[in-house]
Amino acid sequence: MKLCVGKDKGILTLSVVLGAVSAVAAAFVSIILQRIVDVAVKGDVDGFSKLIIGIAVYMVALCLIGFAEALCGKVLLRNVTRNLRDRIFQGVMGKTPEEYYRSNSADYLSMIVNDVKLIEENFLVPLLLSVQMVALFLATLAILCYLSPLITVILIFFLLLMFLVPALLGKALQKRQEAYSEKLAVFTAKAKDFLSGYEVIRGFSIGGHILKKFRRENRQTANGKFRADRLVAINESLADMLSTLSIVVVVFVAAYMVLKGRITAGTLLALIQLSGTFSTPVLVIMQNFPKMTGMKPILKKLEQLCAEEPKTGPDKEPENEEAISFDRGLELESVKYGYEEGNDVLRGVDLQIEPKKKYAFLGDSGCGKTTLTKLMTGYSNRYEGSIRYDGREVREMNGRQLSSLISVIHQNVYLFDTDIYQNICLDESFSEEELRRALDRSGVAGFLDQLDDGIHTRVGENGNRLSGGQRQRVAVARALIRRTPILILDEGTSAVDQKTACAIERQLLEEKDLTLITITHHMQEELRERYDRIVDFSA
Ligand SMILES: Nc1ncnc2c1ncn2[C@@H]1O[C@H](COP(=O)(O)OP(=O)(O)OP(=O)(O)O)[C@@H](O)[C@H]1O
Repeated sequence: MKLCVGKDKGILTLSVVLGAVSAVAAAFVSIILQRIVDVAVKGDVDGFSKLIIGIAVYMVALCLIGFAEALCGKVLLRNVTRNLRDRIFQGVMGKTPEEYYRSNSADYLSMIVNDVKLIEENFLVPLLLSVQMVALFLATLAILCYLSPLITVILIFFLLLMFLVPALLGKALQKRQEAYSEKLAVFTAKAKDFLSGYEVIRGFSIGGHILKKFRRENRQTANGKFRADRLVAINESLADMLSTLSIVVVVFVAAYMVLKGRITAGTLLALIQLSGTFSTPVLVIMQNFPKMTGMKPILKKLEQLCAEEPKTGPDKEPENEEAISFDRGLELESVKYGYEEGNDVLRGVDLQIEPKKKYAFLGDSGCGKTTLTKLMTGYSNRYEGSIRYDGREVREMNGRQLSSLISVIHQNVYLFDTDIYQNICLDESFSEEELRRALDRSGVAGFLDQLDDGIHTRVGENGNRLSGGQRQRVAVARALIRRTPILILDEGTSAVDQKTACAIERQLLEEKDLTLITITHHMQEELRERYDRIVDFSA
């Protein structure tokens, strides 16, 4: 609950109050019906015309309250879903890289899209409705007690029967809702995986095979929802049956009371109308209560994510904190690390990286070169040994401090679906000169003329409108413009032709003030001697 309406208590209170007022006003219609029939039976024409004016005023008031209540509810839903999505996104971005990569990105996507939608439909809307129904129920109960205590007792008896049903089904429904949410996350992950693998699917003509897999996942997900819906259907039909039965009994008893002259015809009509609105709120609460309790596991999961103290991100990292220097260098001492416990990828690495020198990391595939550079950039705090920049341990530094020291150009470049300029600057401001320098040195300047909109050309989803080499040059420009003292090139020119790769690498090696670490499988012979040190990790 706190997760949903933390900041919106005011609007929640207003929605609840307006909902209650509108429900009480709606219950009052039974008294109006009673008066109309009794005045008509008595043949009181004067009283009849007065009633018409009263009814007109009542209808206008009912309409205005109903509108205000509906509007408030919509504002509440907009605010809550918006804040919830913000908080989930912030929670995900606040994870350390190690934690972030433990889950599939589609799981996060599913939380932001599917779980928030489930919370809106199965928790917030039912919650508002239930509050309104409680008010309607209490108002109806009060009028019923006033008109006929006997009918009230009969209705309460049916009410207790109606409460038994959701109490019996609630736990089972909760389990099925949870299973459905998990299935939905898996389905989203699979669908994302298939769509991202479009090129592979097409290239290897495995469309039929993938379609089968998709259908299987889709069927299982739809069945998961159906299993939960089946219980909802049982719940709803039992409740409907009890509600109808209660009205039949009430009409029967009330008609008998009219026969005996204990109540008027107007009261009979009011009682029939009230017995409908007496069971309706209970019915609605019964249908919605299991939905709300079924959301508990999802709310708990999101609460945990949102409650976690962000470990990185803008809230954690003040803008004006002390910058970390890189004058003495980077020292790695007995660094040990494994992604899984008991399975070390790095087993005691000692290394000294001096400022402004150029290093090449070589070694067999899978020997841990990338893992070592990931630790240098704050991927995990679980490493043993020490990694120190000018004597300052990496695990004591935050993301902003680290990214002011070090940039990485990865083998798999990620470009946002915006233009080249924004992919290079990433919302930071740089001078014309800084931009020009980065464009020239990365080689981006060389292909901008071929594009219709130059630097403002949109790159498409993950840069698919650019060639692999162009994407990599944009990534090089993105790293160079920041002028961090250290640059890691992790197979960062593997998508460009040998001549261009060589040119980019040579350019970087010529940057006198730059400390360069290149991870490569194919050391260009002509560049080998330009490196100050070749570190071979296979040894
Ligand atoms: N996120 C991860 N979770 C679990 N294991 C991982 C993860 N990333 C890498 N590994 C494993 O760690 C080992 C070292 O991987 P790493 O990427 O550091 O090697 P590398 O030397 O850079 O290889 P390459 O030259 O092929 O890029 C590999 O066995 C790999 O399977």
